[in-house]
Amino acid sequence: MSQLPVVVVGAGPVGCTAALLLARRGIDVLLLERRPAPPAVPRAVHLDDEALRALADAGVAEEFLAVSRPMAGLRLLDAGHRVLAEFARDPGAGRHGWPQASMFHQPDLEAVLRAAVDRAPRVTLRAPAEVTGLTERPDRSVTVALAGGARLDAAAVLGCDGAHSTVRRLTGARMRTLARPDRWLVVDLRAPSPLPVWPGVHQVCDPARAATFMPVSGDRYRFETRLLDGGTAAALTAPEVLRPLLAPFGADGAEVVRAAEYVYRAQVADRWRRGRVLLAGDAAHLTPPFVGQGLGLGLRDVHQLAWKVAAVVTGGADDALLDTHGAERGPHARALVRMAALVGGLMTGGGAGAVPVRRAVLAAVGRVPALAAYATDSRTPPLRRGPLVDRGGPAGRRLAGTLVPRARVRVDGRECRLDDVLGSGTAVLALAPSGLTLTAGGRRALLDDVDGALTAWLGGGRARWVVVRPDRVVRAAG
Ligand SMILES: O=C(O)CCc1cccc(O)c1
Repeated sequence: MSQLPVVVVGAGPVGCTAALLLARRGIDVLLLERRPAPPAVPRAVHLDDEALRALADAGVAEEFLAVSRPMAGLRLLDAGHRVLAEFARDPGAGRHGWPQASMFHQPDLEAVLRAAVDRAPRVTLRAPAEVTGLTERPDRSVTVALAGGARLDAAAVLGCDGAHSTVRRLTGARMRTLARPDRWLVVDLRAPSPLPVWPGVHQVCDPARAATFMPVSGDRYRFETRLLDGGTAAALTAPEVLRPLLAPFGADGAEVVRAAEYVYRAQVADRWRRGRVLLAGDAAHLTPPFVGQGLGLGLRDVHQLAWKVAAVVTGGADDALLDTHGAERGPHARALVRMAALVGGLMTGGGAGAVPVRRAVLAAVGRVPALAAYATDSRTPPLRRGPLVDRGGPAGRRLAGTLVPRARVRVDGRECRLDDVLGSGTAVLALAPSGLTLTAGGRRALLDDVDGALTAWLGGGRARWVVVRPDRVVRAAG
């Protein structure tokens, strides 16, 4: 095994998760952070249950659930705040055993992850440490130059250093714009007593005053509104202007904790890898927030990358495995970023004439497969066909590239979730005459499918067997 650590640049949620995932695979990680302490600014507020699979594999799902709140879904309102449509999310146990959607205050998640990093013997956090150069060596390892002159050698480098990524710049990757940038005001609020609002995301579909309102967690709420031409954050946050905008949500008495202008960008990197330097999270993509997928995309990036990097740096796989990172994550990120921009435009764009169009489009959502899957079930698009995703045959087309449900199972009389018995390698689930079998880690076991969810899922995919990758993505089905 290589003695060199993997260097993860950026100790935000994506970088910390990457470090924990690698450490759990026995890899030493040096986590570098430019800032001496996490920034005290709230950012992401939403994660779906697919992204939670990554936090669970990093060992922090229960702690995340303790600081988050189940979210009821997305409600579209007209200018008069009448409900146009509602896309519900299961606040109980969805197909992965958790609420389908959760709201949280990002600093709470960062505290959970930093505490896990501090507990992880294989992870060393160095902050402040600023990367200034990356040089590939003949043996494919990477020399990382730090501000101040220090140099260190890494088996691989993961650039999880955010929107203004130094690693991206050093690899020569460029962001490609997929939709026009959009200026919004984002206001974080705290209310002295709980507000009587529906516990989901409210999207006001009024082109003249497009707005979003959502309970976050505890006493925290968020309000967002588009800055129209010439509008400024300062003008809109004047109490006499802001209060009437908050009043329909009962939030006019709330304390403004922070108000900032944000430019929502829809961008994806044109390359995700140079040698053993790989990009993930906001370093690789920026998305408008309308489907709440910014952080989820980043967590999925590192969930699908960590096992590949671990395999390559321990000599278990050829470097070519790393080609699949951008090949898989690029199309997935582009699909979701485009979907977010499209949904944002449909919900908030156009002029007065857009109102009937919006109603017609809403009625048609169910006929666009990717939108329908997202709207009704919060499922993100499957990974495209590639060396690790065999979408051949009817079952492969239905199931390969999607996540296997984290169903309730009983093995040897013990009830648990599927992930608890899948192990850290490739696994095969199959319907045999004796029942459902799992082959993982060289062991074959009979699974009792407690709720019948796995059998139903296989049946829905017309499959009798699936091969599941270490990141819980179905590799092949038949
Ligand atoms: O569709 C969902 O489940 C997420 C909706 C969402 C979450 C966070 C912000 C936002 O604008 C929409």
